[in-house]
Amino acid sequence: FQLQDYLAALAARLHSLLSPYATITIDDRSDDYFSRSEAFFDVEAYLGASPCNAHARRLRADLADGADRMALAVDDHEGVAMWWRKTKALPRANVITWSPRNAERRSYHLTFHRRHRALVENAYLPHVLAEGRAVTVRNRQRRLFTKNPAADWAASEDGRAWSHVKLDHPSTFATLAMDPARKQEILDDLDMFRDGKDYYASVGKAWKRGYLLFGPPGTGKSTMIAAMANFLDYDVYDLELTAVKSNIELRRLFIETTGKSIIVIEDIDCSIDLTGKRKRKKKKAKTSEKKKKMMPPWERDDEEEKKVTLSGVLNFIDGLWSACGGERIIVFTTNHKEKLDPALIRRGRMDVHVEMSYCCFEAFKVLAKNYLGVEQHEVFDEIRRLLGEVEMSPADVAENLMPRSKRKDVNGCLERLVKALHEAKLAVGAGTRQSKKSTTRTLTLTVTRIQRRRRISSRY
Ligand SMILES: Nc1ncnc2c1ncn2[C@@H]1O[C@H](COP(=O)(O)OP(=O)(O)OP(=O)(O)O)[C@@H](O)[C@H]1O
Ligand SMILES: [Mg+2]
Repeated sequence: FQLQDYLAALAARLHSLLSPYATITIDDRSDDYFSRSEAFFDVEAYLGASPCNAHARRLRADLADGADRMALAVDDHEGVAMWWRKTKALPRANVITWSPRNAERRSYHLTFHRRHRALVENAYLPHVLAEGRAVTVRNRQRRLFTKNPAADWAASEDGRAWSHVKLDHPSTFATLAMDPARKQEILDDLDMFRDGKDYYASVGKAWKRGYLLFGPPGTGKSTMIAAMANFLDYDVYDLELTAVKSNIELRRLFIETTGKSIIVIEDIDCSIDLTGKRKRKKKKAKTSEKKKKMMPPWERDDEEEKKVTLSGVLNFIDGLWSACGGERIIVFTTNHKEKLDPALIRRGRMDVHVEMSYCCFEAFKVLAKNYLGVEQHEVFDEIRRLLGEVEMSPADVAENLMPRSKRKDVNGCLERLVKALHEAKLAVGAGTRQSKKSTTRTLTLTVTRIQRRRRISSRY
């Protein structure tokens, strides 16, 4: 095979020496393997190529507007002929990859006469890339990605790990009810991130940011993610960890995300037993040893390795941070921040911690304005007092404010909210008399948490 390769290379060289034409090749992935080549997709967008003509062996480029203009700029009388060709190639036999589909290399080849070389390199190609990028941006529609079943990865057209639908969520920061000062901080942070390419490069940090949104149910965590996507105009990747079978799958999923996106892992504490895994491993070890001996050797591979583990998640967040191109935000949401492993949420991994909490008066005002269109009302003072005393989630407040008929009955809605707040207050009053016994539980929880932290700090 080596001889064959060598001969082929020699023939190509000879041909290129004799032929008056030159060819530029643009591959779909760069040599570092992890990043997809942006240039390839820019060219694809420019040519307007779709998967159905990918099989055409020779593709006469439609150089109508852009290229002609370029040619005219140089020579008024003579158009420059250029040919675009698309190829798919399998790798050489000695390259080992973990998915045969993934190894396929797609390329565009641009052939032109040598005497136009300077024109092509200095004017035409930059023009194609810039136009292609502009087309992509113009066509950009925010998308919501979900994971494909792993079995489909090899079977589908390009073996994609994600499939998408149009993201069309009406939530914005204007309609999000929360403390206005905190909201402004988050907006500034996102703004700084979006325009921070040069800053991140200058301080030597990967262009990524981690957000941890925590708080009780119905306080607007998922709503905020949609607002962030709308504000930044980013895609959203919804990563359901329980559906990911192994660390390898997880890595593949991260690699296949694109720039300008928000990667979301909701309810991180529920979706995976991140903290308990190591503990249980020891206990299980003995029984699984026995079990393994009974198994035929080809089935004996370690089951633990097949699962998503905390260190797997950490590696791939950090791997994602450094390995793929930039402009990604990763968001974790949880109802129980205290259950999370400190290693997972330390600064650097999760840079911004946002507490979404029960409805405060400021948040109520936003909701009242959105739902009823009122900014002032005589019961506002009573509501302010009640919200200070009872904990009600913005979702519940919003539900109470929702008009029950087409006729907007502002007074009725506000009264309903006041009534609900009074009832909640009564329920809390009845509850406190029983809550004494929970103190001991809190103590033991704290102790185990300290122990866990020690164990973790020795590990990371
Ligand atoms: N802060 C908020 N501002 C505006 N609307 C809110 C807010 N919080 C909740 N809502 C309303 O309540 C509904 C539920 O909120 P959301 O799904 O964002 O809660 P969550 O914090 O993600 O809850 P969970 O922890 O159960 O996932 C939303 O559809 C939204 O209409
Ligand atoms: Mg949610």
